[in-house]
Amino acid sequence: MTESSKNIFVPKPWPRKLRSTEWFGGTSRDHIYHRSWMKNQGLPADLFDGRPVIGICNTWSQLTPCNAHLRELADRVKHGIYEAGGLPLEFPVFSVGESSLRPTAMMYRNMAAMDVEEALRANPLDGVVLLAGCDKTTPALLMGACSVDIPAIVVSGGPMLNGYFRGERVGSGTALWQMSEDIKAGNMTQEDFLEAEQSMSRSAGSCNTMGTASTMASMAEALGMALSGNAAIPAVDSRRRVMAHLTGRRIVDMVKDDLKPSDVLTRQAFENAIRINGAIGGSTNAVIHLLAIAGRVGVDLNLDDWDKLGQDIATIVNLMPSGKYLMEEFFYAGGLPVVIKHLAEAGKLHKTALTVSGESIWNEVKEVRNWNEDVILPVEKALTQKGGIVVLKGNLAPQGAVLKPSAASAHLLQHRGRAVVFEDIDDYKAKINDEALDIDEHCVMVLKNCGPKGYPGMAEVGNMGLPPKILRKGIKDMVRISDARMSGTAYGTVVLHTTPEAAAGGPLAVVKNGDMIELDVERRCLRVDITDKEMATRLANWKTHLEAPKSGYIKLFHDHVQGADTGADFDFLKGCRGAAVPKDSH
Ligand SMILES: CC(C)(O)[C@@H](O)C(=O)O
Repeated sequence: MTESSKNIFVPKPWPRKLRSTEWFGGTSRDHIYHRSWMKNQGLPADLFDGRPVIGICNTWSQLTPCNAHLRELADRVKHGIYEAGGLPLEFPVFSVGESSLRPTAMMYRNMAAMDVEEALRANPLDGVVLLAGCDKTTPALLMGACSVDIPAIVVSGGPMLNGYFRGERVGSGTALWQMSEDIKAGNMTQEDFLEAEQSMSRSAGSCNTMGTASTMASMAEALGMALSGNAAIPAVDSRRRVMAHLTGRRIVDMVKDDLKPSDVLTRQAFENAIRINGAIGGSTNAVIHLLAIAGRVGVDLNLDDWDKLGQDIATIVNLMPSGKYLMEEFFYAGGLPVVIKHLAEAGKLHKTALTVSGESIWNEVKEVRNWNEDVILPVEKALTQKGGIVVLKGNLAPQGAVLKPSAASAHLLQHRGRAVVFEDIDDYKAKINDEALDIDEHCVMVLKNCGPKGYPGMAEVGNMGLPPKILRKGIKDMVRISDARMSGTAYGTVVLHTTPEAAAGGPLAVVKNGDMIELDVERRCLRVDITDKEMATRLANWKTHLEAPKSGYIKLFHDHVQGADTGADFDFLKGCRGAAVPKDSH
């Protein structure tokens, strides 16, 4: 990849007056007011001498199991901040927990981002450490920080240790989807399933697969927003604590240099991240989150960029759901720096992209080695040579839909089949186990009304399970199409994020049982075989059966959420609103 422009960052002179001195740096009534209350925490007076005040933005919550260990990690960050001469102040933000939140954690990502943005701007903070883990916490924190643009750095909670059930690796999420299909096919008993449950989550941390949590930790590192090596260290490994400690030290210098998200998150950084996502077989959720982050930092990135940049990227990380290993093995093999080095050497990365370390991404990885070539594969043994996210277009998805080739079945990538339509998730649940359902393995399952407005929130239901009568034949995959997302831990020939979504009157809304649907991944085509005239007539007669929410956050969400093709952010949250110090409070 050619280097069109070099990232030249010029650090600001130090010492200088920071924004926190507006609160703490003086002798007026208001300065004393701000300081004196803080001192109830036992903070010595000299901590308010103009040194960098660093927020530790913590998504700790027992309702977010993947982040339940972040209090301890925050303490390690504090050690580093104090050591480097800063004042750490930890604060909580809304914690978006994937495994418990209903209707879906995605409905709360933008709310959390708003929480982060307002907390950063309204408080006496000069920089922030973003403590994230579970899927949505990473993008939410980055989105909020980008809209304020004070120095910010991510430290992830890290993945869980490998799970094992009867000698076999149990991957978070991936095993759950597999086993529940095995039950429907009659290949596993309910008792065994319950026994397997005990082995699924055996330590603190987020999903041990290359699900969305590990993908987004990898994206933070790929974008240059975390220290090199951050993504893969297991949550309980002592080196995770070291990473937190070093991150604490680093943010203080970032504040002194005034190294901001907008310095790191250039178009080049996003291009690198998209390519790295293809190489790791990362979650389709990254598409939405990176588009949303780009929107906050003012980088012009669109859905087609995902296709263009990912086309020639081989998936070399042999992790579930695309491959066979788990994050623990990825870490032992050398982790993300090895993947970055490989892509850079292949000429597929912008080597000069700046990272939060102050170094280029290439300088961070040039000395690393691959310690296990069965986990990080040589390119000739890649899981797929074309691993980047595919963007499909056609009369069924005028603004695009996505598919993850590394998790799909090669024989289904070109397919024509009869549509079996589910009007919404309740319709799907009511019909899927019915032996009389008119469906066979050549059909295309179509699920409507699961997009941002439709579900609401765009739930991870796109990898809808197959009908038991088909599973019993030993068939494990069928083409499925929806406006939903899917878990990063899921797999299958699943077309997702169809835009415009059904609830917004997209063409998906008017697909009928029996229509013929064509998927051609090579040609990037997704079509329903009806004439333009028929499509226009159906759309003109379409009316939603969904009721619009009348009040509360759900109404705000419904009225302002944008399509998946632009990142599903709120229309009024796009962009950076800066870090100007607001009026005083008294
Ligand atoms: C909860 C999960 C399994 O993390 C999922 O949301 C994902 O996308 O990976």
